[in-house]
Amino acid sequence: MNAASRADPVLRLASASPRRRELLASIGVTVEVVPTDIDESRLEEESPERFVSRLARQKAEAGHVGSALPTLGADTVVVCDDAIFGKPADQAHAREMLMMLSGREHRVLSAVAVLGPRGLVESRVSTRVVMRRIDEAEASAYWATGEPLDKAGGYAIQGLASIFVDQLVGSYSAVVGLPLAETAALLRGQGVPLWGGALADGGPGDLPS
Ligand SMILES: Cc1cn([C@H]2C[C@H](O)[C@@H](COP(=O)(O)OP(=O)(O)OP(=O)(O)O)O2)c(=O)[nH]c1=O
Repeated sequence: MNAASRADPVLRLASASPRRRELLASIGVTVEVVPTDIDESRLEEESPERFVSRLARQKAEAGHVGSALPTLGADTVVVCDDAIFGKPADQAHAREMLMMLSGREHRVLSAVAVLGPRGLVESRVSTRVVMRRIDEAEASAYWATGEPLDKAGGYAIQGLASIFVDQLVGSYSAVVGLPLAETAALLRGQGVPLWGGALADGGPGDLPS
């Protein structure tokens, strides 16, 4: 087939994350990718919840400039005790985070915001993840794979780190980067068709006016 057979984008994705693009593709949403470059530092006394929500909204707003399409922004962090784990700065940082996560439970917070005809709407999901004990040799071998580098908390549940995961309660897709049930509801409320156009009405995700 030719270019005409390719689906036209129905959403602008304000994210450089290939995971988010793939997750959206998995529910039949074709995107145009416009990564943003916002300041991702945490404000003083800002809770992890407020932090991820603010970043998701700011990414959507920054990415929406000049767009005729609704725009989605998202943010994902790992929360362990009261600490927020973002992407590892280096091997020592990645190892430190993994050792903190070893043999215990943590939370993954994922926020998604969509800016469209109904304004800026947002959802946030907290998922509980329990990891088995991870030893130093595994942490070194894991770093050497390159996988931890661009992942919050320095691990990818969808990848090699799946062998560390004992339990998950919540949204698997949210841990990977986008809570899909919540995202679908926001998108439908903004008139974005899902499933390649097969699900095109406002549906249960429609927002009250
Ligand atoms: C915990 C976890 C995170 N991640 C990823 C999802 C996100 O891409 C990344 C968290 O960083 P984010 O800052 O949320 O996203 P990003 O920098 O990749 O992309 P952008 O800011 O442009 O939207 O970690 C996984 O892929 N698997 C996991 O198990």
